Amino acid sequence: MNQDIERVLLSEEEIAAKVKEIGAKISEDYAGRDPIIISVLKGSFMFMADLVRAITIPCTVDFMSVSSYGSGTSSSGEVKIVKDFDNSIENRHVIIVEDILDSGRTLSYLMKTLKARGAASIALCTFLDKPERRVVPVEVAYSGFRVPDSFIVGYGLDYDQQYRNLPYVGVLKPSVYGE
Ligand SMILES: O=P(O)(O)OC[C@H]1O[C@H](OP(=O)(O)OP(=O)(O)O)[C@H](O)[C@@H]1O
Ligand code: HPA
Ligand SMILES: [Mg+2]
Repeated sequence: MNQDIERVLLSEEEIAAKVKEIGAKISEDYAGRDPIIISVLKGSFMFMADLVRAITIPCTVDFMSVSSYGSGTSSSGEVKIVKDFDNSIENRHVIIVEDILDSGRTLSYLMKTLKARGAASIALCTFLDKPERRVVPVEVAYSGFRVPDSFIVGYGLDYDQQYRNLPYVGVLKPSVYGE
């Protein structure tokens, strides 16, 4: 295990089983609807790659990047699209894929903004949910695991751009970020 990890929350095996389960559910729910699966970079890249391989119906993929404006260590709550996805979502069924739902600001903003673009439907899919930190309510259609209010890294999630490559999800030692 990486020396900066306090404890492993989700093993590779647990993650793989859950991703298969979500992929099967999406395949069942969206059969015949050719959904567009949109990954919110960077955090969701690993979940996205595994998830789309677990989806067994025809679908297309796309990618977008957003940034939160930070003032010091806390986000002001403003979100901006830095890289938009390439395909039109008009009359299409859209699934937005995130690694973690924390304050809810990112997904709530995306939902509001993308609703104006004429999609037939928009559903949210998050790998992790940290409900104790929610500031804005968000309705999620597919959610992998609930996690405690600790700083989590691995399987796409970073601290200062590091640890995204860990194949498991773990709690980062507070000493790493100076506590
Ligand atoms: O619910 P929220 O409080 O909005 O937080 C969740 C968002 O924050 C993280 O992304 P971040 O902006 O750190 O960028 P990254 O995906 O590139 O790591 C995470 O990947 C989610 O996108
Ligand atoms: O716990 C977290 N870890 C990494 N990135 C995050 N973005 C929101 N919450 C987290
Ligand atoms: Mg992100």
